[in-house]
Amino acid sequence: MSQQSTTYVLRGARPLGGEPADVVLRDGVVAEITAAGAADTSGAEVVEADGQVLLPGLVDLHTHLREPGREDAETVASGTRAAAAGGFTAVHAMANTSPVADTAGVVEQVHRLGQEAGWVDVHPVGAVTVGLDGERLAELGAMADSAAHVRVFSDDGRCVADPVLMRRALEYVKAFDGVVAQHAQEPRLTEGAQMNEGVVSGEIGLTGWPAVAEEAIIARDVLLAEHVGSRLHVCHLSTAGSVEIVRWAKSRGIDVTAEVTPHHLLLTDDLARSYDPTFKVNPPLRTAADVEAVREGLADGTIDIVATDHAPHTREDKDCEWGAAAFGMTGLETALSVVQETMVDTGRLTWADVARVLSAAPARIGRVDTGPAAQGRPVAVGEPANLTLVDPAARRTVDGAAQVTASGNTPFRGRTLPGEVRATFLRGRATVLDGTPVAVGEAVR
Ligand SMILES: NC(=O)N[C@@H](CC(=O)O)C(=O)O
Ligand SMILES: [Zn+2]
Ligand SMILES: [Zn+2]
Repeated sequence: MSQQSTTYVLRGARPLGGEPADVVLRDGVVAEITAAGAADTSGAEVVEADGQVLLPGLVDLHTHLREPGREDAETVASGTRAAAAGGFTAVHAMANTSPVADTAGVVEQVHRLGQEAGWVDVHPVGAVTVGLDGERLAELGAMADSAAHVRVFSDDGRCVADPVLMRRALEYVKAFDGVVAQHAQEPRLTEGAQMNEGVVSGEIGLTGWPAVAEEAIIARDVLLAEHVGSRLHVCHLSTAGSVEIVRWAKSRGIDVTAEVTPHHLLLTDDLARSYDPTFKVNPPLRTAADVEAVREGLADGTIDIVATDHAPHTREDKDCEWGAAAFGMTGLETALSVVQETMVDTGRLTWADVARVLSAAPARIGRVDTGPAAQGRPVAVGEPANLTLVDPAARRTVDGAAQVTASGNTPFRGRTLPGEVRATFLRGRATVLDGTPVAVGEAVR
């Protein structure tokens, strides 16, 4: 934090969409909240926030930053700058880098790169198994005890398919209140799979990825979590059946949480008819009935959070025929807009709910301390000023080339979406102002 930090007055902001207020940020914390127009602005930088919703800084439990190893697709610096532009103040960086984040050394490196970049807090995810090979447990304890304080462990990109290894991982993470985040994909049932198995895959002749390949692993894992009394998180849940299984598990008191991605809240497998590999992702885009089920699951609390699964890929890895293209799509800069479009503007979630599913709950699952504002109540004096201002009345057309991320593989290109992040503050320091990331030189230290 800077010694001589700027004081900001967010004038006329609406905390969690409530009544307008002036919110004063000073020395890293929320210093004052007054009636709109009443704050003393002398010596302060005024941010005109009339009509804008003030949210706690967003927390992503599932981001791929690609560093180390694939800096041509994204770096910690470029990915976290994109995160700040999307309203995030913290991201969890997935372990499927090269080398894999399966040692204390690698997670500490990623953590340090995050601090040096200064855009958001970077919380590295540790691999469950050495090299993501699914054979031996990685050094989970050493990663937990490291300077990176890892609490989330995942082989994401791959499924921990061996039930004995999964059981051991669940048992092991209990010692430090960790969680295993599972990429639920039964490998044998998805060999060669290219898209959702259903009517569309049959018509266009691409190998299908059946819903049961996801549901069978989730069913197994909630039972394993119950058996060993541990904490399970389900990554990017995508089918109606998965929602039902998680609903059942929660009703039984099993300690399971689940995430849905923005793209699974909005898009369907019909898009594969274009053979545009931008729409190729794991798990695949599903049917309209699945989209309806995940929206309902998010609205009723069965699904705890929205996580981006931001998966940047280079042009070479994406601009090829469908079968050869990499799985994955970017999402950090569009997540809040997609949630507004699918859940807020449809009346299924309030802005307070958005604060819960995109900040408080992911922070709790990842055991990240983001201050009380992330606990889902309106901003209060004395809290660390991790905040996001969004203009819900704005509309913008997504342009891949204009995004901050180093990769252009957004599935929302050409779509007009509601909402725009106008400003983001990390411990009182602006990382985004006027809808634009603030120069890095100013952002650091
Ligand atoms: N989601 C994807 O399609 N791809 C992710 C891996 C993953 O999240 O499974 C990636 O790392 O590219
Ligand atoms: Zn995954
Ligand atoms: Zn992922």
